[in-house]
Amino acid sequence: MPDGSPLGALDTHTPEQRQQAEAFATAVAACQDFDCLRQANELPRAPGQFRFPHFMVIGFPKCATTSIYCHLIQHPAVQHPKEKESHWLTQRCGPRSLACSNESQQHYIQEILNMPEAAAAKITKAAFEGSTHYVLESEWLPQQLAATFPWLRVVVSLRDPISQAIAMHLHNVMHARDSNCTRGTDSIYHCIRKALKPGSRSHYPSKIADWMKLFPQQQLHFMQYENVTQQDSMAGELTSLKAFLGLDPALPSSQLPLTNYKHVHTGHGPDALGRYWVMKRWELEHLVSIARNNTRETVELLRQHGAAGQQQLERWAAAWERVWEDNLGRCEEGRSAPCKVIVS
Ligand SMILES: Nc1ncnc2c1ncn2[C@@H]1O[C@H](COP(=O)(O)OS(=O)(=O)O)[C@@H](OP(=O)(O)O)[C@H]1O
Repeated sequence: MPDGSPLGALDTHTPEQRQQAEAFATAVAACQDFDCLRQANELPRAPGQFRFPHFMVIGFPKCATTSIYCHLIQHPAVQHPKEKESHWLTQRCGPRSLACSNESQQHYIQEILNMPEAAAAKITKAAFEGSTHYVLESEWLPQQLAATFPWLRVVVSLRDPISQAIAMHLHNVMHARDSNCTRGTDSIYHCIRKALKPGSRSHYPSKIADWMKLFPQQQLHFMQYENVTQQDSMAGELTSLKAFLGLDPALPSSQLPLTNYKHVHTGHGPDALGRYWVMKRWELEHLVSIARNNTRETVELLRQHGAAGQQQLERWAAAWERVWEDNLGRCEEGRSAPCKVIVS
């Protein structure tokens, strides 16, 4: 795909393809609501055009979604949304349905998905948005999205669930939210245990199962945080992401940016927000046993959905196992001895 002007993708088209491109772009660009988009997207497209919107990055929170977003918006065939983390569909179109007002739908199309720029490029750029809490609304959002934008491709990133829950906890503390679980104790154990419970925000199986029911394998892509953030596996993980999205995998680079990076940069001493968290050995062991069970379920779901081959799934589980073993290796002797827990 040519990477110069936005319309480069149409340069080599035959007259019929140009006509088709024009008709598709005109129909999509005229849409102010979701019904119109659904109908317009049924029209034939010319090569190089994408359905609108083409994809969404839906979570999980604290799994490098901002870096993934920043990588993707540098791609010449990706349409920069006007806002990251709009959470428009869950906060403005709810509760529990995509029955947004006409005004809301129009705002979403124009102001979040950035229709004006997508239309100027004749929909040769893949429009998307990234809202990391979407994945958590698994009871109703996948069903609504699959009905509204049945072509949509969905990207999910997963991180060792203990690290993800800790990073989320840190985020909440920094935003003065949800810190009740540490009241009366120094340990974050209770917060993390709560987050890992079935149905809670870091219990991946209860969230991803519903997305898997509604979106077939070709439309749902899972990334592993530990894989995409490691130098030696980053390029491969980014290549599969862009191949899944139908984008030139060589662009914009094979490097994931480092955005929204907190766990090393908070400089309030080693025990303060960040570097490591202190837990008792039995607490950490308990969390690891819960995370291990959750991981077994997650990997089984990924296997059933055809998201990855057996070897890849074994590597996936092993990467998280290494994080837990490293942390357990930093515990002092004794059941209640302190462990220095570092997130992945
Ligand atoms: N390239 C790279 N390498 C290593 N780690 C990275 C990278 N990019 C993002 N991150 C880490 O991802 C965490 C932020 O994730 P999100 O952007 O999804 O967070 S958010 O939910 O949108 O707030 C956040 O983790 P914590 O620092 O533990 O909070 C970032 O440090």
